[in-house]
Amino acid sequence: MQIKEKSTEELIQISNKIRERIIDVVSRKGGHFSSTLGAVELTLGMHKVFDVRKDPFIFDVSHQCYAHKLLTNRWEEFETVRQFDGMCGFTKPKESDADYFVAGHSSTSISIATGAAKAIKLKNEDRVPVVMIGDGSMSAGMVYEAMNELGDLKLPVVIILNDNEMSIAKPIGAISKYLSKILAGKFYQSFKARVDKFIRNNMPEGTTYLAKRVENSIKLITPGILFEELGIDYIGPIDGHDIEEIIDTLTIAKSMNKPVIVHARTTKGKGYKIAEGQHEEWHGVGPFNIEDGEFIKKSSDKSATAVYSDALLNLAEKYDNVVGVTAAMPSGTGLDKLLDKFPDRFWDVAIAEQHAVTSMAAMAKEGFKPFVTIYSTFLQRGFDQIVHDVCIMGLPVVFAMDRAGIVGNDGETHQGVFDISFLRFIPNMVLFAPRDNQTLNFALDFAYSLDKPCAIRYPRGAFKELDYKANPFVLGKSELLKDGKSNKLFIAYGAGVSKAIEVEKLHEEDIAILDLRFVKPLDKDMLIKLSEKYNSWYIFSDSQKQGGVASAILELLSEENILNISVNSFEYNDIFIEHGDTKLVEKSLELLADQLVKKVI
Ligand SMILES: Cc1ncc(C[n+]2csc(CCOP(=O)(O)OP(=O)(O)O)c2C)c(N)n1
Ligand SMILES: CC(=O)[C@@H](O)[C@H](O)COP(=O)(O)O
Ligand SMILES: [Mg+2]
Repeated sequence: MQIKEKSTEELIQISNKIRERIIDVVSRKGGHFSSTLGAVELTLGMHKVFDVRKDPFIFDVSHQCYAHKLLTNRWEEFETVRQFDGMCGFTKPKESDADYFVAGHSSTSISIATGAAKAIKLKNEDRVPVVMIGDGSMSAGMVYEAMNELGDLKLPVVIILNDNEMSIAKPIGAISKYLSKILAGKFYQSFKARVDKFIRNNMPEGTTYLAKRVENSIKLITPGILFEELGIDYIGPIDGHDIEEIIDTLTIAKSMNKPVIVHARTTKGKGYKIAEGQHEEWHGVGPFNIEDGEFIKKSSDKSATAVYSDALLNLAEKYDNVVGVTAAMPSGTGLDKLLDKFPDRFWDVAIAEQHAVTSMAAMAKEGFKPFVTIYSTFLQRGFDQIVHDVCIMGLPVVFAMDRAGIVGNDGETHQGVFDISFLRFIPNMVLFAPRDNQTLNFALDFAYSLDKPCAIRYPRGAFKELDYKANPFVLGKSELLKDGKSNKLFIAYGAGVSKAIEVEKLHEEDIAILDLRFVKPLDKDMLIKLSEKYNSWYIFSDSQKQGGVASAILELLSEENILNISVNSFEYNDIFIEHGDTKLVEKSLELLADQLVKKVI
């Protein structure tokens, strides 16, 4: 859509049309909702003042990018947002040249802009990176690493701080309080008013020394002083829904030819009354009824998250050294219940996975038993902290990795498929997994009793209910669920167990099934014993093949010089897995039970 020549009136009409389209499509298909509704005018401002064909448009997380997509030739295609084979819910350069960078994990935008600005300078080009970042995403360390350099280099970058005073949940921490204080403006204004009065009443014209001191103290509380001190000019706060004010401010910011933050106040959910304001449940939604905002419920099965949350609550009630942390995902991880019940022992540390890991390492050192509860995909951020601060120290921190496996509509950036690969090679780490709700309860008991770092994983949504009796975990011990009459053995890990059972039922042969339980340490005795009876092994796990479960088993077979076994992995291949309904994605990967059974035959 060409908007460069549009008047303010026309832009207001366009903003209404964009909102209608977002509300209509998301109400039927689901998707990220309130962030993008709140960012419509700011996005229009970006497109009016900057040139998307040459200036890098960088959206942090990019869950707020729907208006941008609609403005860049994707009006019709938007119907397919987050659907299998359809448009991605995040920015994706493969989808459009207007999408400068992939995003999905937060707080990368200012680093991207800084890199782009350096390149633009070296290439001597006339382009200016423009960033949109939310207040919640200002908590992560990367933002400050980037500003530290950007403010020093003074390269032209315009950063729009889209402040709706919300993360997914209520934002946490000192930075968030600082931003809110600026928005409220009360402290600044009342102080300034008092100082003005003092100068007027007490100082003769031209008074120098004292006047300067007073002036300096005003400067100290100027809004945005934090950014100014870092070398980044600050403008704001402005009304992030007033198109004219946005365009004027962005025009000035762009002309300044240095790093500038434009602080805009917005309302999350703007334009859909029921979602407007601080309503966590409207951040990301499934289909809903537009008239009354009722969500169309899909499944009533208890999610693995809810089972984990209840089990951890039980543990926390029993043992007062149990503590835990979430990084800005209280309801997503089920830690909200624990934050309510034990506010002194459970923390939301905001988007700060690295800090979450290291601070809990220190708590473990002090004798507490921390449960670091982070989605598999976001724990990637805390990798070095797991190696350096937890595992070298051998501290008994539990990593509870929610959203393991294919997560569905979020896609590539959010698939929880790498955790086994990136944790398995770390010395001291123990990796085990529940196969269903009951074993998830046992997994927590075992994790509590273990005096080493360990990680468990469980999927988005609900486990399948299984007929096998659940038993407590014993370190390094697997469980043979059934013997078989053929030469085949199914070895399954975590949610892979239900898949193996499903395939076995569809298969005409009677096949043995082993629930591996531990991928580190492996149950060496059991695997050696089974190698004497079965020589065709099939590995089931909803995780990456490279460095995964089959790799671990092959390493063992090779070490033991057992060379007569064929090992077939049904883990994920070496690709980034696209978004869409989980079943359809699995089908495209040929990993549905009826597809696997043919491969086994
Ligand atoms: C590293 C990382 N941790 C957690 C998340 C999950 N997450 C996505 S959006 C979001 C809130 C971001 O808040 P803000 O930037 O203020 O955007 P808003 O939704 O308010 O527009 C969170 C925690 C993420 N995407 N990346
Ligand atoms: C953008 C983002 O990272 C989150 O909003 C994420 O999409 C939440 O995923 P769940 O729906 O699995 O909690
Ligand atoms: Mg926000």
